[in-house]
Amino acid sequence: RLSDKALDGLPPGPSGWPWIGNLSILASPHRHQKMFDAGQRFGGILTINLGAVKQVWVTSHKYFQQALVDRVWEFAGRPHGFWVTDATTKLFPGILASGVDKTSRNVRRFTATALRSFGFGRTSLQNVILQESEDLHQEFRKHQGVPFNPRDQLAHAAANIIAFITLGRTFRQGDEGLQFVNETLTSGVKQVINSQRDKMFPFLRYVPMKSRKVFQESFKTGKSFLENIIREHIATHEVGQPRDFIDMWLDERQKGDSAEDDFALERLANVLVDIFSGGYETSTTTLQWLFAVLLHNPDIQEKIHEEIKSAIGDGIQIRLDHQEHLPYTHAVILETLRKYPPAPFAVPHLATEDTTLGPYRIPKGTRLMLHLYSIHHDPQLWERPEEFRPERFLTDDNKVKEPEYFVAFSGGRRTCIGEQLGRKELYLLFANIMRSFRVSLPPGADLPSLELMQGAVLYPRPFMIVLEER
Ligand code: HEM
Repeated sequence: RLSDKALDGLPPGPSGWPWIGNLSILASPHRHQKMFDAGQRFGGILTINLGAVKQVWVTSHKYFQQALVDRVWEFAGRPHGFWVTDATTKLFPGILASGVDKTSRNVRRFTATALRSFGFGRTSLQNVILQESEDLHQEFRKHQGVPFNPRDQLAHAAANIIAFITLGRTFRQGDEGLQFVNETLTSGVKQVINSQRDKMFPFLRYVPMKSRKVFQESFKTGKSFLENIIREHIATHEVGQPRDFIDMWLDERQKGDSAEDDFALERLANVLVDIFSGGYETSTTTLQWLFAVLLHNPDIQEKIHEEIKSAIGDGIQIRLDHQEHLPYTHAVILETLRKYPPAPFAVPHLATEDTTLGPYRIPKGTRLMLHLYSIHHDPQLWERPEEFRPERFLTDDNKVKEPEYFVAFSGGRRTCIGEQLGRKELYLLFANIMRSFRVSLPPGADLPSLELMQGAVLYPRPFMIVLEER
């Protein structure tokens, strides 16, 4: 075994095995706890060795702040080959895999602003989400009193919110669009994991694998589905009259000399894939975790119902301007994102120049991973972090306060571009479910497992619930 020591001036890290290095940490079902323990042992920053790849992992808020905020651009790159860039998006990367060049920065800024400020005439972001909330309730009513797993209905709502904003349409069950979301993104996510594995063990790239082929096929189908929609938009778009994100993009192409290149149509399809990838599973799983939390803590559900009843009353649809009157409901969402951050490793970052972190030299090209989960479980920041306690987000006068070390959406130049949308969506969908339904465990069923299942996001194990209208 290799010993604990600094590698090429990088931070020290745990000892590992020849060839596989520290793979046993990341491959373990207890990877988050193991990484947390290693982070504590090495002072919040450590090097993890994975076959041919070395990664620097940040597990403390101090180094998170230094890397993403103080260093501004120095860690704002993305490793090459991440998010299957080679096979699919090399020439026109969307957002997730794009670098720090001028075009990427322009496109990222434009997309983030478009998502934040979405709304045309009476079609506000709020109305889009509330419409989906109504449809979700209709679906839930069909299952009333009968045990079911709500994942599909939640995922459908999350997909439709993004679809309406970006494509100007929603998907019905069995729709080609839903297939794109489910198949392309699910197999895409597997491919991301595979591409990381191929980086660790380069010889695997030459081993034919079924999942790679499945992904390439479904990515092609997904892209051509999006390209058809883009073509329809081009045919019907009126300059200065955007109906959705695609139209905003088409308008942006007309502005200035380099705009046509920056906002190339080839890039648009990839940006759309990234918006779906970033926003679909994250919101869906957070809502699933919220249900798991309610089943484990019936008193929390009671408190939410009480709060809604006394602050808003019965039978009134909950809107954004009610949020300040629902601090406890809001705090339950934040505490769920703290304990079960859907993207617990964020997205891999890359050092774009030679730099430093604390006492360590970090050469250009180093991969930097941010273990948000460790920051959210650091006992120096959070009192009894293992407990689920929404009150930690409330002040003495019952207002919501978020400490700067709440980092579910990451931070700095590559912070989540869908944060505002994600927050509004979680709040409006969750608060309105709570207004209308009581959630309980199917008779005789065990409580849902709170085991952390790591795929592309942090999933709970599947579980059933029973809903009753209130
Ligand atoms: C519960 C909701 C969400 C959470 C917790 C979340 C969290 C995150 C995190 C941790 C990152 C990584 C940032 C980094 O690399 O440092 C990220 C990136 C990203 N998210 Fe989200 N996200 C959520 C919802 C959304 C939504 C609704 C969208 C789009 C509509 C979205 C789109 C993206 C994109 C495109 C990126 C990549 C940004 C970049 O590479 O510059 N996310 N998100």
